[in-house]
Amino acid sequence: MATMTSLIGLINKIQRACTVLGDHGGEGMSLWEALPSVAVVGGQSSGKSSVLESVVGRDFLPRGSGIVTRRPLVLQLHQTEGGSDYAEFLHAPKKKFSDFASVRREIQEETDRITGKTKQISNIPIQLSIYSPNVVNLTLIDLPGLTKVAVEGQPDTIVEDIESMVRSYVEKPNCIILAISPANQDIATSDAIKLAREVDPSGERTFGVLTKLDLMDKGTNALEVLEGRSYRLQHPWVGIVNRSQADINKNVDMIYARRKEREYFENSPEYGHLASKMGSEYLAKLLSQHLETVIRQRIPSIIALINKTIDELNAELDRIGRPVGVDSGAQLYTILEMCRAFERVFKEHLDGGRPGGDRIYGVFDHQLPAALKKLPFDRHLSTRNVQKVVSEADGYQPHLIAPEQGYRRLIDGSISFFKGPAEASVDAVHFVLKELVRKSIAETEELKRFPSLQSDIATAANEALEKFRDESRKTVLRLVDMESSYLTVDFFRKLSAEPERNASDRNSSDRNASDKNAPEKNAPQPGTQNIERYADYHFRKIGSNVSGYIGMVCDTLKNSIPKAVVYCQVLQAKRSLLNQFYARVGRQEKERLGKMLDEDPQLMERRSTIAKRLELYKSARDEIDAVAWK
Ligand SMILES: Nc1nc2c(ncn2[C@@H]2O[C@H](COP(=O)(O)OP(=O)(O)OP(=O)(O)O)[C@@H](O)[C@H]2O)c(=O)[nH]1
Repeated sequence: MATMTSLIGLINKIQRACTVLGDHGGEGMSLWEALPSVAVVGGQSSGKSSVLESVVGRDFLPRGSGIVTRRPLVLQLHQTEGGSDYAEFLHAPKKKFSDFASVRREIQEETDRITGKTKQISNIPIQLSIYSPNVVNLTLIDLPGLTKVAVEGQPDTIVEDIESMVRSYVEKPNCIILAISPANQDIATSDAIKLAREVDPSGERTFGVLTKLDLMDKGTNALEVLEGRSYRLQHPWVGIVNRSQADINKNVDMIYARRKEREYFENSPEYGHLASKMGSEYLAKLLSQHLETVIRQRIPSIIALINKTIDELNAELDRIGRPVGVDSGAQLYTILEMCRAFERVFKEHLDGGRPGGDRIYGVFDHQLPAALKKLPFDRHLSTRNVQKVVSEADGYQPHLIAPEQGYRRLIDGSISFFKGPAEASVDAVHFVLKELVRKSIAETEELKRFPSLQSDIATAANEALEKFRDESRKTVLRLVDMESSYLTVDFFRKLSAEPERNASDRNSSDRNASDKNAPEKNAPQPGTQNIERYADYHFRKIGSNVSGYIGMVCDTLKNSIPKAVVYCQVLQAKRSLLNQFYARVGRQEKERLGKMLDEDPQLMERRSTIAKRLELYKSARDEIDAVAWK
């Protein structure tokens, strides 16, 4: 007996939890659907409410004309050792109702809360628990009465709506159908039996209940039905005598009514031989026992369903990410994990596992050479400009042999042009890296759930990139400056050792054509009349020499700028993009860490729903395990 109590109690508990989680049937196989339950069905005025109240031994259901029951009422009966009766609603958990008139009011109000005053129906159940020494452990679901016509103010579809709602309950294989039919009507016309026959043709989960035996015409009886000859079911029919309308009006006590019912059967000439198997008390016991048997049979499949659901929920949790611990250690750990995941993706971009890193090579291979080519050396080393610069450098005393100062000024001036392309390379690589950071953040799956952390990492990475850029810029400018600071003297020595060649054949400003080894022919000899021609040749030669030298510097820088940029920006980004961030996070207060891990509220809600479900399913499994093997 202890087992029976605990089994039904257990299912009650799981059912309540299902309702809290919004699981009351619906799409897919829910836990609710797997739980055996007893649904009460019958036509209007068949005596449904009376049967339920009589099983409970209490007056508590709303009465009135039209369709009073508009939401399923899940009635969980809990037998207590003693004490007075009380009721509790799941929607008002802390409130104990000991006055059953107020239970009735609450059912009415709660019905209206969902359906409004429109007389519509809703399939969201009201969950009511009644604790009493006078009940057996049993769960019954009261459904709207099957009706044939809509009344004033009800939508035309109400007849079908009710039928389909009732059907949605009774067609579930785990539903035990309590089919109520009045004895003063032909059983062949009973709405309850009609529906039961459809969904349970073999009659294995239908319990036939015949009410209003006392209202049958004199000289007739219901033995044909009660003995199972009119309509055969696997379970015996139970006859009931409820309170009449007059009794209800007189407020006849339910316990008294139960006694009267018992006496009715015991003293009945027709039903006396069936007396021990008639009446609402017997019905309650019969149902309770049956429910227990069914629950016991269903336990393996319930456990299987629970296990399957637990697996599914776990898989979903994995997909959306597990909840983060609340202590700062766990938070810090999560943040660092996320950072590492991001860094992995970022490195893959640079190293070629993912696209984008090749654009850095593009900067060195195309952008930098193209920019160098465009530098205005033609203008700077034109004969006129050379003459101007050299003359200015000479001052009042023109140079005697070679214009040392003039050379230096021309070279310095030319070299300073390299600063532009050098800085442009730094910036171009900076933007590639920045773009890769943006991409990597978007591609880091683990980070998707933490928008705040995403932007924190982006900010930190970009700050680091700025620093690397500054460093890189300084370095490349220094490379350029170094070229000015000390000239390669060998280059000029070699030049002066070369035989002269014809200056008029060549364009002195075309440094690409400055072939240091080609001998120059037909240089005008000083001392001839044509002084002007000599001067022109002289400056063109200087321009050509400088151009040759700058060409050499250009080749050097074309190679060394990429080295500096990669060293200062790319390698640093690979090695220490988030170093500053790590240091900062390590010093952060718990609250700030929590903020960094803020998630999308919808996701958090979904996770907490899953977590709650998971908890329910796990505890259900534990409890079933504990009870089932007793
Ligand atoms: N004499 C007598 N009257 C009964 C019996 N069962 C129900 N009644 C009366 O029949 C009427 C309808 O009973 P309810 O229990 O309200 O029937 P219901 O199926 O819940 O009705 P709706 O909720 O309106 O669909 C009430 O006046 C009851 O007093 C019975 O066994 N004997």
